[in-house]
Amino acid sequence: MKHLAILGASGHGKVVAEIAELNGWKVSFFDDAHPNLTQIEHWSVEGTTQDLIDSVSVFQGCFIAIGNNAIRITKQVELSALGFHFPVLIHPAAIVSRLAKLEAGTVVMAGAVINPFAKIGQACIINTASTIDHDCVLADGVHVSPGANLAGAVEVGHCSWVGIGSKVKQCIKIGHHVVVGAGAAVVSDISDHQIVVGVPAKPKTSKC
Ligand SMILES: CC(=O)SCCNC(=O)CCNC(=O)[C@H](O)C(C)(C)COP(=O)(O)OP(=O)(O)OC[C@H]1O[C@@H](n2cnc3c(N)ncnc32)[C@H](O)[C@@H]1OP(=O)(O)O
Repeated sequence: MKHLAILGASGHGKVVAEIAELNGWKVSFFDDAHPNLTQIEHWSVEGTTQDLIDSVSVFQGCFIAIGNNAIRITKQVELSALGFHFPVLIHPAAIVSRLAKLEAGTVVMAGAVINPFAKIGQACIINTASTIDHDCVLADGVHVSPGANLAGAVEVGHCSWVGIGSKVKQCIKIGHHVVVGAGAAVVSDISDHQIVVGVPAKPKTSKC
């Protein structure tokens, strides 16, 4: 059986592990909290990042299950350079067009829908029941949270986080390192490093 190392023994890691198992992988967890952390649910945590690096030849695949977008993509780049292979993991109950393109280290969770000609970069999280419509382009390290909906031809920049239940109108451009707050409705472009909330979404101020 092919063997996947998952770095990040967290709630997100548990969901990733189940999807991996549904796709025929045997999983082993690693986390820098080891040896204080040796168990996550019924899975054992076998070592730290360094222990994982030392056992590169054992694993046919590796996956970074860390929610922080910048850390996730940074670790994937580092471990790729050391020879680790990053699969795409798709829950069997997700619907992914054969005409969509997904890059290494991206996970698609249950109930998500990805429509034709969407392009999803490396180390993205397409979370539970979110939808990515036709021609969307997501850069590396993007997280689309549960229940968020991207209409057609939306662009999302590097390491941006689209919050739970938010909606993004067609053809909108969301910059790099943006946070779209939970429940927001994005109807105009958002520049880099903004945090936006509300309906319609506006930059977050201390008073919002
Ligand atoms: C499987 C999973 O769990 S995946 C995880 C999914 N989670 C998400 O998508 C969460 C997305 N994150 C959010 O929406 C966050 O609230 C953020 C990033 C927008 C803001 O976070 P913080 O900066 O910590 O804001 P904080 O909680 O301190 O709230 C500051 C103010 O903004 C308001 N606020 C926070 N989030 C929102 C929002 N989404 N919409 C409207 N107002 C908001 C708060 O009510 C508060 O208002 P107040 O000052 O009048 O009391």
